[in-house]
This record gives sequence, C-alpha cells and structure tokens, in this order.
Amino acid sequence: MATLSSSSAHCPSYAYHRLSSSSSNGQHQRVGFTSSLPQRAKISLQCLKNSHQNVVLMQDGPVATTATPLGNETPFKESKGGLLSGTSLEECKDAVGFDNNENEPSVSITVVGASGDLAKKKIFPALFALYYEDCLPKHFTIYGYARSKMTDAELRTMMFVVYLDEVPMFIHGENCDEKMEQFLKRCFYHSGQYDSEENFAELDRKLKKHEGGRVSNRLFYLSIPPNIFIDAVKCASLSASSGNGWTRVIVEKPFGRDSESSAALTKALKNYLDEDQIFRIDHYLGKELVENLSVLRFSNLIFEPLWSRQYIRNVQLIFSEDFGTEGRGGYFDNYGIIRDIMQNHLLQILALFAMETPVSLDAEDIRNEKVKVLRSMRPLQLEDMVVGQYKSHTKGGVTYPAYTDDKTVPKDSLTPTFAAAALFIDNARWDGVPFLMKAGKALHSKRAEIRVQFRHVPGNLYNRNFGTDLDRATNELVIRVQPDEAIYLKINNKIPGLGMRLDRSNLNLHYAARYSKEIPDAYERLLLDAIEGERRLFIRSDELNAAWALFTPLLKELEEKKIIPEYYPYGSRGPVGAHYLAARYKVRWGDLNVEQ
Ligand SMILES: NC(=O)C1=CN([C@@H]2O[C@H](COP(=O)(O)OP(=O)(O)OC[C@H]3O[C@@H](n4cnc5c(N)ncnc54)[C@H](OP(=O)(O)O)[C@@H]3O)[C@@H](O)[C@H]2O)C=CC1
Ligand SMILES: O=C1O[C@H](COP(=O)(O)O)[C@@H](O)[C@H](O)[C@H]1O
Repeated sequence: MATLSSSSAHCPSYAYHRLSSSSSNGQHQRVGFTSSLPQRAKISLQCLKNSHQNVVLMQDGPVATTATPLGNETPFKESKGGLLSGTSLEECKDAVGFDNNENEPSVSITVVGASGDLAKKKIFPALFALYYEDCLPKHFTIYGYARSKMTDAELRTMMFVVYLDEVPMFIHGENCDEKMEQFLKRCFYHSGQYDSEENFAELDRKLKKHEGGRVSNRLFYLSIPPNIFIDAVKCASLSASSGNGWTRVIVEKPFGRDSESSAALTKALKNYLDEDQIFRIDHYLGKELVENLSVLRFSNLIFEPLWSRQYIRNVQLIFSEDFGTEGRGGYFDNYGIIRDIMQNHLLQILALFAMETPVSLDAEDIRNEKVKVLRSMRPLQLEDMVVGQYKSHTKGGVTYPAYTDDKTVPKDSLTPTFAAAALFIDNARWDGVPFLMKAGKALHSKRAEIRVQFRHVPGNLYNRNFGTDLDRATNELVIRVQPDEAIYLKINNKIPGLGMRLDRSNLNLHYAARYSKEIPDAYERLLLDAIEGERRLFIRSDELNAAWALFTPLLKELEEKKIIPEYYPYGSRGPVGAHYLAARYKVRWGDLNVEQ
C-alpha cells in the first residue's frame, strides 16, 4: 500500500520549458567559469569569516576551511550571523521575498546523504545552476540530510568551497556571487539517522516552517548507498511526506545487483511510494547528446530511412575512463563495470537509439517504445562477453595502481573493470545487426560515444579508389557524448585536383564551435525534470526489469564459474579479447581508427 501522498503536477510541458529558458538560437544561457575569480575569492573570505570558520586563503585563489567542532549544530530558530552562517527563517524570508500568497506552492528539496561525494560534486552544484538560471520555483528550500553533524553554516561553507574550487559545471558570470549568496540563504541542514522516523519528523517540522502554510511539494534525493534506500524512504514517507502537495523521490543507482534484488527493491519502494513518485535516475539520459538522439533521428528526414539492418552494419556504444576506481573501490567491487555502466547507461542509450518512433514525446510513449526494444533483445551469452581488469603499469617514471591495489578491494577480486559485449535485437528492424558495447576504467582516454557503421556501397564504381579495405570507406556516424560533444558523419569525397583520388572527411557538428555557451550538466536537467514531474528521462520499473533480464543470467554465470578477467595495463586500450569478439562479428572498433 502506498503511503506517500501523490498529486500529479501540472507542470509546463518539457518542450515549452526548454524553449522559454533558451535564447532565440537555441543556446542555453550559461557563462564561463573563470570570469571573476579574484572577486569571488574576496567575497568568500568575508563570507567564511562571517560564519566563524577557520579560514586559510591560499595565494591565488582557493579557500580552504577547517570545520567547527562536531556537534555544534546551529539551532534552526536561533541562528544568526553572516552569509554562510545559519540564517534565520525570518532573514531567509526577507532575502527571498516570501510573500503571503498561500496559493503559490513551495518546493522543498531534501538531499539525503548530503555529506557524500555525489551530493557535493553534482547535486548541490546542479541546484545552484538551476537557481542561477531562474529555473527553480519562487518558493523553494533546500535541505541537506545526513548523519554527520553539521551546522547550516558548515553545509553552506562546503557548498561554497566547491563552488569556488572544484566544479567546472558551475556557472559563473554576471551577478554570480550575488546569486550564490542568495542561494545559500535557502540551504539548510538537518542531521539525522536514515532509519529514524523521529529524525525525519524533526525535518518535517522544519520544512513546514519554511513552507509557511503553502501547498508544499517535496522532493527527496536519495544520494546514499543502496542498503539504506528503504529505511530512508520508509521514514521520509511516514514522517516527512507532503500533506497537501506531491512527494517525489529520486533514487540513485544501483537499482539492485540482478533481477531478484532489483525486484525486491522495487517491491519495497512500492510499500511506501507509487510508481509515479519514483524517479530512478540514470544520469546518462540527462546528457545533452543523448537527449539529442531522438531529435537527430526523428526531426531529420535523412536519418530515419537509414536506421535499420538494411543500411546499418553495426552499432558501437563505447564508454571509457582514463582513471581507476579512485576511492569508490568498496562500492565498485560489489558491482563491477557490467552493472556500473553497461546494464544501465549504455543499455539506456541503446534503447533510445533503436526504439521505434513513439506515438508522442510523452514520457509513457517513449518509455513504452524503449521497453519493447529491451524485451526484443537476446539475453547475453558468455561467449559474447569479454571481461578485463586493470593491472599496475609504470610509464614515464610514474606507477599507476592495479585495481586490487585499492585498499577497499580484496586482493583476489575477479570483478571486471572492463567488459565488451555483443548484443542483438531480434526484431524486424535490427535482426542480425550486432550492437557492440565496450566499457572500461583505467583506459587510455576518457570518452563516451555512439558509432554507427553503415554498410558498403553496392556496386564497384569507386572500389578501386578505396583500395582493399572497404570497411574504412563506409560511412560512419559518430555521436560523441563526451568530452567535447560532437556529431560527425564520415563521408568520402574527391580530393580537389585533376586526378581522381578519394579522401575521407567529416561533416561535423562540433558543439563548442557551433554554440558558445556551456552545455548544462545532466544532473541539472534531471533535477529540473523531477521538479516539473517530467518522467521521460527516468527509468520505469518494467524497463528496469527488462534490462536486468538481459544481464542477470550472464552475471550469475560469470560469478559461478569464477571467470578470470583478462588483465590489461592501466592506461592501455584494454584487453585484446575485445578485438577478437568484434572480429567474430566482422566488426572493427571505430575508436581505434587513426583518424577516429
Ligand atoms: N559518487 C558518484 O560519482 C556516483 C554515485 N552514485 C550513487 O549515488 C549514491 C551516493 O553516492 P556517494 O555520494 O558516492 O556515496 P557516499 O558513499 O559518499 O555516501 C553518501 C552518504 O551516505 C552516508 N553513508 C555512507 N555509507 C553509509 C552506510 N554504510 N550506512 C549509512 N550511511 C552511510 C554518508 O553520510 P553520513 O555518514 O553523514 O550519514 C555519506 O556521506 C550511491 O547510491 C551511489 O551508488 C551514482 C553515480 C555516481
Ligand atoms: O554512474 C557512474 O558514472 C560515472 C561516469 O559518469 P560521467 O558522467 O562522469 O561520465 C562513473 O565514473 C561511475 O563509475 C558510475 O557509477
């Protein structure tokens, strides 16, 4: 039985919202990062002094702070002080111009696990970016919730230091510091246990004061390890859900480890939430170029007719990182790269890429089509999978660690940090077309891309100009999701001159050259969607079940048979097994070509 209240929001439609927050040429209003660092550093010093932090201003910029002693939580009502210290509710009301119009709903956003890595690096910055762009509702409050003892001031200091220091996705520009000041006044912290209804009831009381009797909509972002999801949802549900507006919960991955644990998680969540209150986040769906996939396909006449087995030889989905697990080994060892990247991020891209034309752009129409693709796929076979693990490597006098050098990873771990797989969609459109996935950590480059290799041109008009390697002469469409976003199409053309020599060139939409503004971070888009009640980019439970059904038998087999991964040096291109796998399907990985 669902106990969190749910009311469907009448939000502006997604398309309208995006149009209204864009300039006439479709560029997002963002500004560069480095514009006013000296000024920001000055303000930060003042702010941090006001908040009674011990401040160290380092030469040329970054500010380091040491927190006040643990247990010094600022009581909400009595807090006084400067910008980063606990601002009282009255001060906060003045600062943000609360009015007495009770018809305007408020939104309270609680980041559960606020002391953690994801909250610090992604969620709070994304919330600020939304505030900067005037995308948050007029009456909003942000709460950090975690067990760590922290005052409001300390939370704000943490957010401010990240703002100054670390996160390039932050927008900086006109009035940025002022906006940050205003934003921080609306951020608060409540320390509590994840399994304490009483602690969530305390949070509820604080939220109510901010909401001031308005219709109160509440968004909880579960940025905590999965083993405490249910405790937190239960307590939020029983003690802190909205009494008169909607309550939504963003759930971070991992959504289980296999079909059974995922189903159990969904079942447990549904004891407290309805499906339409659950926003399962896959942040790759919020990436600009993944969003653009459907636009590319369905708004251009030239692509859709080619989008099938008739013209496409293979599709490659490639993810690589040039660093290892870096402190997340404890989490990673329980999941591995297949669960961490393939079963969710790459599979979601595949589903969007391969789906049939949806009836409309409504969330349910799109998710219906995605689920059909997933259910048409063959469960993965062991022979269609290659797994690897990085080992230590010394280069230029620097020694890079092996995966098992991570102190939180067992020395004999067989967890894959690399995997390559061949997948097939057994439907009329894609019958026989290999969809190759490759994902790995500690490789030679950081990238995420989709490569579509087209078939050879029939007939042999120019074959002698291509030489013997016809594959190299076929068209390839590359959607580079990151970094340096681009969509380019490789074509053949004649080299100017009197002879008949052919060349390969790119028709290139290079985002940095075409659009001068920064691309919004995926978390920004997804948070905004959750606030607006737009579910299109979140995973529905049947999609999740279908995704796990494809991977679970293989994952079990890998574990039961204790398959030993192929070891590859840190910083390399990964195991050679990936090439043999591709070759079996007459495919060459596109990212290995010299010109790429
Ligand atoms: N970090 C990342 O880049 C990504 C993370 N995710 C997912 O997001 C979620 C949060 O990630 P991240 O911030 O890295 O996680 P953290 O490990 O940093 O945990 C977040 C917070 O949860 C609390 N916590 C940690 N371990 C426990 C525990 N065993 N019992 C109770 N509380 C605990 C801690 O807060 P306190 O002690 O103050 O209560 C911690 O600050 C996870 O589900 C993760 O899988 C998904 C994609 C990327
Ligand atoms: O979900 C995850 O994603 C990150 C990569 O995200 P990106 O946006 O930086 O490409 C990955 O490092 C992490 O292991 C995984 O859990």
